[in-house]
Amino acid sequence: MKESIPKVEWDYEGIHYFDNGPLTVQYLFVLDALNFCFWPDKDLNYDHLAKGLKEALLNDHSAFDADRLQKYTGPQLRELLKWPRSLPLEEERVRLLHEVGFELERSFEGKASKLVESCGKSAVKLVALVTRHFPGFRDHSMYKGHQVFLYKRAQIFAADLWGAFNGQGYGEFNDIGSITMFADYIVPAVLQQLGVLKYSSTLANAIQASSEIGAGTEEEVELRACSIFAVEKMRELLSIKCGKQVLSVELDLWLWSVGVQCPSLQHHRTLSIYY
Ligand SMILES: Nc1nc2c(c(CN[C@H]3C=C[C@H](O)[C@@H]3O)cn2[C@@H]2O[C@H](COP(=O)(O)O)[C@@H](O)[C@H]2O)c(=O)[nH]1
Repeated sequence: MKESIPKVEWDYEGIHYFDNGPLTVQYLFVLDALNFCFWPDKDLNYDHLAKGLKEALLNDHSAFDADRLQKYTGPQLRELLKWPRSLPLEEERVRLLHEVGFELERSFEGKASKLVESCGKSAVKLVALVTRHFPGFRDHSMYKGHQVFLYKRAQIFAADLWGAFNGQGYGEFNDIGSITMFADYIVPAVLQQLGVLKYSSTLANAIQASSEIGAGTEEEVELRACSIFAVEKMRELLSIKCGKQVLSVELDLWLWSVGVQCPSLQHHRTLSIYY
């Protein structure tokens, strides 16, 4: 088991913008504001977003200035990403860009780097601050009468900083171990393939038939929450049985990279702005 979890390099595909400075932080914040739900367009995936935004920034270093973010239209966003047709949930994507620009300008001098600097090297504080200021990042649902928070995009922002800056500078967090996996639609499917998660027959049939699973339904919340629990358990077992200390962030990246390299992987389909 010890050898079977390879360390996956962050940006192993070389698709992200990086200049070791504040503009990289701005890039990652915009990226994670839009890092959700690509599947309705079968040709679109995360790589298009990461590469498209990188190209846009290389062509125009002010493309993600707070005032510019507040003005993008759907067609302009498509153009930025060089995507030939409407993006899934395009209106929401544009609304979220506006929200990011507006709140960065109002509270952080227009700079995501200021937001990160104000967290005193705490990923937990960063997640709290992002979700407090930017409602679009408040990934929550009601489950059997309880409000649950999974915070996929807020947490992945902290992890992306940590990965991109290699745990230094804007990516230095003393509590990166507190971040849980990012409950998306890829990792649960990988966990199911590995036999870590078992689906009920109703859920398995719905996924197989590519039926949509409603956002906020018990099935959807359970699938995501159980993925987080499973990764925490894996981490615990790796520590007890192999004496290996791994972070949930590292396990997540490994599981995710396995999943996206498997085109036949069937995942659940939920229209959501959260993941
Ligand atoms: N759990 C988890 N989910 C992740 C990521 C990432 C990208 N992280 C990259 C950043 C630097 C490294 O190079 C990482 O690889 C995207 N996603 C989610 O996957 C889905 C996209 O799927 P597809 O449509 O097939 O591209 C979608 O829900 C997207 O939000 C991750 O790391 N973990």
